[in-house]
Amino acid sequence: MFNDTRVKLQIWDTAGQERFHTLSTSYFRGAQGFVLVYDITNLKSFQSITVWMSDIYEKAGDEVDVILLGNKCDKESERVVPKQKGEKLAWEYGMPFFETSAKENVNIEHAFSVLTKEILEKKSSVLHDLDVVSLNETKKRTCCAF
Ligand SMILES: Nc1nc2c(ncn2[C@@H]2O[C@H](COP(=O)(O)OP(=O)(O)OP(=O)(O)O)[C@@H](O)[C@H]2O)c(=O)[nH]1
Repeated sequence: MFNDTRVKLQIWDTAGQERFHTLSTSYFRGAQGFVLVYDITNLKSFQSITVWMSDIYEKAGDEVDVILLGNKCDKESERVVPKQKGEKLAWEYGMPFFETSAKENVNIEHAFSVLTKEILEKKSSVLHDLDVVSLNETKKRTCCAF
């Protein structure tokens, strides 16, 4: 529930396809938000985030909401990506960032709440813009009738 609005999330997992970088465009088309996840114990997964960001911008547009997660934060002794690196990258793209642990349920719910909130806020501002457009259109039609 967000401000008395019941929200149903439909979440698509890439289920391994991302390894071959052959994600179908249907993953991008129509999506309102993206959760980009790297593994803090795997440098390559962190390095590929920028590639995924260009893909998202290219295929889904730059208006969609994206959050960045550094997962497996329970494996501190195996960490190779410092938290500050994740924070810096997220800051550069202007997106929220959290370190998470799916295993120990750290920050997972919070991360999805933040993304959902951003999507809802964007939606309401788009609806507001549509109102403005429809008012202008009415004006135009009145004008053309004369
Ligand atoms: N320690 C730890 N292990 C995790 C965590 N999240 C996932 N794993 C483990 O990492 C491995 C890969 O997890 P998956 O959820 O299959 O990762 P994935 O990238 O979604 O894999 P695909 O669906 O095949 O793309 C599994 O062995 C998980 O148990 C975490 O937060 N901490």
